[in-house]
Amino acid sequence: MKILIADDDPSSILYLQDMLGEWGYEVEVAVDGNAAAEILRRSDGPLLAILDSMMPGMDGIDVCRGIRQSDTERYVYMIILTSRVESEFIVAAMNAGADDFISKPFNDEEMRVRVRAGRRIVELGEQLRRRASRDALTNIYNRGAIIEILEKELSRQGRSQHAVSILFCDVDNFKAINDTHGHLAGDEVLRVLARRMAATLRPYDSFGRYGGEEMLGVFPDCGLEGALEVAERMRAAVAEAPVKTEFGDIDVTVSIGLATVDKDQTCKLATLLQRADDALYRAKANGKNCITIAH
Ligand SMILES: Nc1nc2c(ncn2[C@@H]2O[C@H](COP(=O)(O)OP(=O)(O)OP(=O)(O)O)[C@@H](O)[C@H]2O)c(=O)[nH]1
Repeated sequence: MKILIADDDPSSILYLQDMLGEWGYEVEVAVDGNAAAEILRRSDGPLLAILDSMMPGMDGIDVCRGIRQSDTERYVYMIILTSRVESEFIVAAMNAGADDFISKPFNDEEMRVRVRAGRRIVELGEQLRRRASRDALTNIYNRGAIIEILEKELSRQGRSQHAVSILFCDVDNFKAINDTHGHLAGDEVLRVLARRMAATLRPYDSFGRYGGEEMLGVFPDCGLEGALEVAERMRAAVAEAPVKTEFGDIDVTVSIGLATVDKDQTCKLATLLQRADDALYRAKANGKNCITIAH
């Protein structure tokens, strides 16, 4: 786990850095409050920070206030390091959004347990965040999360001019699978298909459950040709072997509709989804277990 140390005193930084390193933490350093705030706002920034209360520019309390007022999605746990122990100061720090404080000079063991307490909160927060974005049955993104990813990707696409492709995928004859083998077998089929298809993706692609037996893939920086390759890998990964369930082996296939926004085009989210859905409809009409491209 990564921890930010923000302090303008090099010897304090060095001391803390060594100690945290020994305890197994990765450390990032900021020498003033502005740099600290910038690092904490980064989407991959540390989620635990030890902030000196006195720093040039923004002090530790200003950093806490700034972070709590910003719309960062992740919870950052902030510990104020201070030589001021009067209640008014502590109240002001915690009112500004600090989670904890440690008085200077600090006791190493106290630092260790307070950092550990912070780590527990951060890990819980990350667990909650992850659960909120995952589909409980298949563990791929849920509908809200995959749509949010697509929205972000489309706005990035509009700004930076690269292609984006999406894929709608629907299990073929799924009602018959449920009717023949039971709903629990149908659930197992969905779980296995999601796993097989997700395993074929590139690291920066996203895949989520749009609803029922329909799944949505989002492929950034990916034109039609690339998307077709990914889609074919996904289709083949499903069809290559039956799904083994305790209710018997079940042959399954999927139909796929693809739609692309080229780099010199823009497309609204609803329109793009509709285009992929129309393509999927044609894939079903063409006999299923195939891929169709949107007009
Ligand atoms: N087991 C299980 N079934 C589900 C779930 N969500 C939706 N279904 C079922 O999926 C089936 C979808 O059936 P249809 O929309 O008729 O589609 P289909 O039989 O796959 O037919 P085609 O799409 O034309 O190939 C319905 O019977 C739903 O009850 C789920 O989470 N688990």
